[in-house]
Order: sequence, then C-alpha cells, then structure tokens
Amino acid sequence: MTRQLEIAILGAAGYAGVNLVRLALSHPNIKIKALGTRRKDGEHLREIWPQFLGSPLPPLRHIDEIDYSSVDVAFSCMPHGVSAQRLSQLTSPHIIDLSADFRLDCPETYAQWYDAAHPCPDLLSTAVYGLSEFAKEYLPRSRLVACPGCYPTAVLLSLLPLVENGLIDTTRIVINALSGLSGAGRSGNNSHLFSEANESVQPYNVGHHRHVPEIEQELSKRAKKTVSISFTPHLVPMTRGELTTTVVELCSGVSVDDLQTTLSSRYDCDPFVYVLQDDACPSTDMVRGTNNCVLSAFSAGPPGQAVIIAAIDNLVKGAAGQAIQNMNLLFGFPETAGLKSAPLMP
Ligand SMILES: NC(=O)C1=CN([C@@H]2O[C@H](COP(=O)(O)OP(=O)(O)OC[C@H]3O[C@@H](n4cnc5c(N)ncnc54)[C@H](OP(=O)(O)O)[C@@H]3O)[C@@H](O)[C@H]2O)C=CC1
Ligand SMILES: CC(=O)N[C@@H](CCC(=O)OP(=O)(O)O)C(=O)O
Repeated sequence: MTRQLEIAILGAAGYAGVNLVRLALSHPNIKIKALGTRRKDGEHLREIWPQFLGSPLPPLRHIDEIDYSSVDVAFSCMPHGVSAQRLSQLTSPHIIDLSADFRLDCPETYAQWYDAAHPCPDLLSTAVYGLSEFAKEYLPRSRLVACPGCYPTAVLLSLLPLVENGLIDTTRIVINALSGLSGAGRSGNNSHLFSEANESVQPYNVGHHRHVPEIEQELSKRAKKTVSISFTPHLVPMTRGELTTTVVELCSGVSVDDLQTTLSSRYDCDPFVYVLQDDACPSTDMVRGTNNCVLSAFSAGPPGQAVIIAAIDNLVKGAAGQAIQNMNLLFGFPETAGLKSAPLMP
C-alpha cells in the first residue's frame, strides 16, 4: 500500500507556503492535515488565493491551535526567528524548515547576520543542509532539514562540483544575482510595489547579503579551505525566477570545457539539474513553475576566466519544490514524486 504522510504547513498563506500547498496537492504520498497561520485563523486558503477554488483543503488554523499529534512532517514557511522558535517546541518526527534558521552551523555567525541570538542553538548541529543533490546520503536519517536559500541553491549548484574537483581559484569568485519580486515574500517592502519596482533593476545589500555566509560555509566545506566570495543581488521587475552569473578564474591547465564536462557528469543522474550544451544560455523562463535548475559554463573575458550561469524558480527549486524533493529523499519515495507537473509556458 502507498504510504500516506500527514503534513502540516506553517505559514501556508505566504508565497513559499502556497507553492508548497500547490505541490503537495498532487503528491501521491501526502495528505495535508493542517495549514498554519498567524493572522487568518478559520479562513480558507481559497478566500486569499482563489487559485485553490475546488481544491480540498482544511481551513487555516493558528499555529498554536493545530493538533500536531498525528503530523508526520511539519514544514515551516514562516520567517526566520519565528520559525526556529516555534519548531523547537514541536515533537513531530520530521521537520523541514524553509527559513534561514538552521542553515548556518555556527550560532555566532547566525547572530552576526540575523541580528538576534539563535532561539535554539543546540538544534543547529542536528540539522541537515538540504541542498538535495548534495544531501542524498544524509537526508534519510534526518529529523530536521534546513532548506537552502534561493540564491545559495543556484550558486552552490553552479560551483560545488568545481571546488570539489579543484578546478577554480576559490579566492576569486564574483557572483551577480537577479531575483524576481516574490523572492522577498508577500510582506516585502516599498521597493517591491509595482510602481517602484517596475522599469528598474535595483541592486541591494551590496557586500552584506545574508546569503554570503551560507554560500561561503558550504563552499568552504567542499573545498576543505576557507572560501570567500563577492556577491551582489539585484531585484528585477518580474514575479518569479532567479538567475546567477558567476565569474571564476580557472586553475592552471583547466579549460572551460573541463568545467562543462565536470558539471555534466556530476548532474548526469540528478533529475532536476540540466547542464545546457552548445552555448545554450539559461534563462528564468526555462524553469518557471518547475523544480529544475538549468546551468552552463561559458568562456568569457580574458583567458583563464569563465562564467557559470544558472537559473531556478525561486519559489520551486529555491523553496517549496526543494522542500518536497528533500521529503522524498528522506522517506525513500521517488525523488521526483509530486514534482514533475507540467511547466508553465510562455
Ligand atoms: N520567497 C522566496 O522566494 C523564498 C522564501 N524562503 C523562506 O520561506 C519563508 C517564507 O517566505 P515567503 O513565503 O516568501 O514569505 P511571506 O511573507 O510570503 O509569508 C510568510 C508567512 O509566514 C507567516 N508569518 C509571518 N510572521 C509570523 C509569525 N510571527 N508567526 C507565525 N507565522 C508568521 C505569515 O502568516 P499569516 O499571513 O498567515 O499571518 C505568512 O503566511 C521565509 O523564511 C523565507 O525566508 C526561502 C526561499 C525562497
Ligand atoms: C528578492 C529578495 O528580497 N530575496 C530575498 C531572498 C529570499 C530567500 O531565499 O531568502 P531566505 O530564505 O534566506 O530568507 C532576500 O534577498 O532576502
């Protein structure tokens, strides 16, 4: 008999939350037991998101009013800080957190970048960093999964195979990243209003974005030495999607073809990472609504330099899709279960 998991989604009405609900509805092994909210207790998700008209869903419940006793997996799509504080009180057998709370290994680094002491530092060492393609060995035994940030997902998929194989200079990595407005969540701020975001590209948090320590942490582990990066994010006037352009210096004797071959063979058996060939260039429309990451390495600039470009949908591979992929790997379901729905075009 097909195993059915009862899940709770906390923060279900936000952007990441509704995408998790959307994917969970068509997952063969999921029964949505509870949808958690802070302010919309008793409302139906279809009242906020009419896209769910006709979908059988329980009403939203305040996160403190949910009966967690039969919940197999609690997903958190709540903001960082709130998420760790609430999740540390749950006894659910498995927790998958989409917030930033369990991504950093060191509580001091968390305090430095998130402007608050970590609510439950003892749990940090128990979390598996859920970049699915690099966590398959660890997910099956995990209770607590920390899903990566959206930018780190695209950047790490671009770079980890290259640093593992010693192909690039780890002291000279320069990343420019573009994100659609949904990356900032429903709450956002004024710069996400249509009238202020449209017809403009806005760099932000230049030199001090919170994803810097996360990316450096994971690159350093694989490179087995300290890696530091230059990272500049930009807000672009589109709803979904994220594109990262990473400039690297090749180690002596390494060619761009070597990068491309290494990336292709590393992801050959991964169902969601596609290395494009023949100079095809990744773009956000290629991945919209999907759990895919498309990437490719190019020769650019002076000899010895290369560019790796990657595109993901921030709300799917960058959030809800990767969370489901991690759940599939944790429970031994097919990795693609619930995730191969029809892409959106144009
Ligand atoms: N947007 C993205 O591309 C990505 C987001 N993430 C992470 O996912 C999480 C959710 O992001 P996103 O969906 O974009 O954000 P939204 O602002 O769209 O949604 C946040 C949700 O959290 C709930 N919430 C807010 N404050 C509280 C609180 N104090 N207690 C309980 N619930 C609360 C809100 O509840 P309600 O409205 O019901 O009151 C809302 O449903 C964040 O941690 C974010 O960092 C990760 C990767 C990508
Ligand atoms: C466009 C935009 O504002 N994007 C968000 C990133 C969203 C995300 O993945 O961040 P966390 O899960 O780490 O909060 C930002 O730059 O903070």
